[in-house]
Amino acid sequence: MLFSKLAEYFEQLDHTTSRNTLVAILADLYSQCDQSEVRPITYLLQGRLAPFFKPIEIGMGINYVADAIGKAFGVDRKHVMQVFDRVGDIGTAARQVQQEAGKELSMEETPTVLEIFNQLMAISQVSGQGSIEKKIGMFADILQKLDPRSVTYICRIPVGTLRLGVGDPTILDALSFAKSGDKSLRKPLERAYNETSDLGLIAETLWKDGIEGVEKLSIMPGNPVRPALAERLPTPEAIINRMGQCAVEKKYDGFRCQVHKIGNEVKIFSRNLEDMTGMFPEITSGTLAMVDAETAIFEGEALAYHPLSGEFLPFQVTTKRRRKHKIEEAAQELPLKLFAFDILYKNGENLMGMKYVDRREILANTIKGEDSLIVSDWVIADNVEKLMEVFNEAIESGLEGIVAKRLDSPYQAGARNFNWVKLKRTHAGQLQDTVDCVIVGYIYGRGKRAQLGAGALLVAVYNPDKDTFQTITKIGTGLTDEEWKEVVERCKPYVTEEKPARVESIIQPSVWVEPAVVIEVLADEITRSPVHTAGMNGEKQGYALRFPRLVSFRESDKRPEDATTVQEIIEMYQQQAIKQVAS
Ligand SMILES: Nc1ncnc2c1ncn2[C@@H]1O[C@H](COP(=O)(O)OP(=O)(O)OP(=O)(O)O)[C@@H](O)[C@H]1O
Repeated sequence: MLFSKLAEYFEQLDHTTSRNTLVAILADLYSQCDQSEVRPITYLLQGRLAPFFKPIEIGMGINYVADAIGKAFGVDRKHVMQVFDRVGDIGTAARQVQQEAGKELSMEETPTVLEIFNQLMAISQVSGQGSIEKKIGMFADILQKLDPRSVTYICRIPVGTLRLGVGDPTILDALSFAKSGDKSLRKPLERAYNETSDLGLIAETLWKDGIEGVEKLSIMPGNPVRPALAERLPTPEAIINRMGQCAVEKKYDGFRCQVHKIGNEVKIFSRNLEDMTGMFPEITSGTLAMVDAETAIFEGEALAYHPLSGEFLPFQVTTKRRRKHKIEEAAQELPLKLFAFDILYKNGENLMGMKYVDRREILANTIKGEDSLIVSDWVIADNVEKLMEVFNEAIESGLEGIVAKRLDSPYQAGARNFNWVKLKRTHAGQLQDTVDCVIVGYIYGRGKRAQLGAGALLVAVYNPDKDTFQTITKIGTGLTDEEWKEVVERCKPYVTEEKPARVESIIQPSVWVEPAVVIEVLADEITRSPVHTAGMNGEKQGYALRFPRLVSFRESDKRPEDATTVQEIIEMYQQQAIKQVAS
C-alpha cells in the first residue's frame, strides 16, 4: 500500500463523527493490508511505531520537525513556525509550506507504507553525537517524497498530535470485521489483547496464522498484562453474602506495579501499562536480589512505608516521587516498598489459570525475605466480624480499605468482576467510591470564569461495549481559579472543532475536547437523567452525578479507556439504594 493511500484513510478517520463509521473505515483499510503491512499500520494508526509500552520514539519535538519541514522545502524554521502559529497545527503548516514552495507531489509518486515506516524506525534509532541533525535530515528526506495529505499527517506523528480517536476496542472490532465480516472474532482477539497488550502483534498473527494462531498467543515476559480489577459491594455483609469464604487483603494506596523479571533485566509497568521502570530503582534492585526465579511476572502496590513504626504514608507523599527529577535521590530519601499480592508467571509457566490460593503459595515461595519487596498479608474470612477486623486494621494503619478475593479465582486479565471486591471507607452523604471521568468538552462561563476560559466541564464515563464516552455530569463548582486554569491548559491540546466520533452527548458544549484527560470526581449521589447519555437506552433515561467535584487528575495512570464504565455506574446506582435501605 502506498503511504498516500494510508493518509487518505487517516483523513477519513479524522473527519468522521460516528463510531460506527470509524469501524467501517478501519475495516476497509485492514481489508487492503497484506501480512507485512498490518502490524506497522496498526501502530501508525495510534501515532506510534511500536506498542505504547515500548518506549520507541522518533525523538523529534516541534522545533526539529519545523527544521525538517524548512529543510525539505527550502525555507527557514522561523518561517515554518510563523505559519504554524497562524494555523495551529504542524501538519497543516507543513502542507502550506510545501505548497508555497511548489513542491507538491502526486499521490502515485509516494513510497509505500512499509518504506516510510522503516525510515521512521531508522530515525528513532539514531542516537549519539550529531543525532539531531541526522534525524532532521532523514525526516526532511521523507517529506520530500510525499504528497500534501501525507505530509500533513506524517508531521503530526513525532509531535504526538495524530489523534485519530481510534480506541483499542475499535481496532479489535475492525480486525474482526476485516477478517470475518462481523464481530465474531472480537472475543478471542480481546483475550489475546488482555494478555499481550500488543495490537500490532495480534493483527499480524491473525493475518499469518488465522484466529487459531491468535488463540495461542498468551502472556509473555516483557509485554504487560492488562490488570485484573476489583468490583464494588456496598457493605461487609454484601461481600460475605456474595463471596462466602474469601481472602481479605489490605488495600494499599500507592502505585500499582506489574513487575517483569527476565533474567537480569527488570521492567515495571504502571496501572495503564506504561513502562515506568526508571521511576522505581529500589524495586528493580529488590527484584533482582529477592526474586528466586529466572523469569517472573508479579504484581503489587508500591508505596512509602515506615517499617519501624509500621506506618503507611499517604498517597500524596508517595506521589511526590513523580515530581522529583532525581529519582535516585528520592529513592534514598523516601524508599518505596512493593507489597506484592499476585503472581502471573514463573519460569516459563503461565499461572493465570491457577486458583488464587495456589498462586499465593507460589508468590510466597518466589519472593525471598522482606526488604523492598514484601509479600502482602492475607487472611481467610467467612464472617463479617473477621472481615471488619482486617478493615479496621487497614484504616488504623492509614490505608483506605480492603480487597476481598475469591479463593478459587483465576487471574482474569483486563476483567473487572467479583473475583476481587473492594470496600473503602466512606463518608456519610457521599458515594462509596470516586468516579473517574473523561473531559469531553467545556462550556464557557460568564464573568470571572469567562476570563479563565471555562465555566463548566462536560465529563463522561466509558462504555467498553461500544467503545464510546457517554456524558454523566457537568462540573461547575468546587474548582479554584488555579484549578480551572490547569484544566483548560490540560485540555488545550485536545480541543477539536467537531464532536469527537467516540463521544455520545445530547448537550452541546461550547468547545469539544477529545477524550484524553481523566479526572477523579467525588459526588453525593447518582440520579437518573434525561440529558446525560451514560446508560441511556432507548426510552430509558441516562445516569448523572449529583454535586460532583474534582478530586484529582488521573491521566498519569489512567488512559481514557480506563475511566469508570457505564456498567460500574449502574451498579453503584443500585448499591446506593441497598445502602440507603441498610442505614
Ligand atoms: N491487596 C490488593 N489487591 C489488589 N489491588 C490492590 C491491593 N491493594 C491495593 N490495590 C490497588 O487498588 C486498586 C483498586 O482500587 P481503587 O478503586 O482505589 O483504584 P482505581 O484506580 O480508582 O480503580 P481501578 O484500578 O479498580 O480502576 C487496584 O487497581 C490496585 O492498584
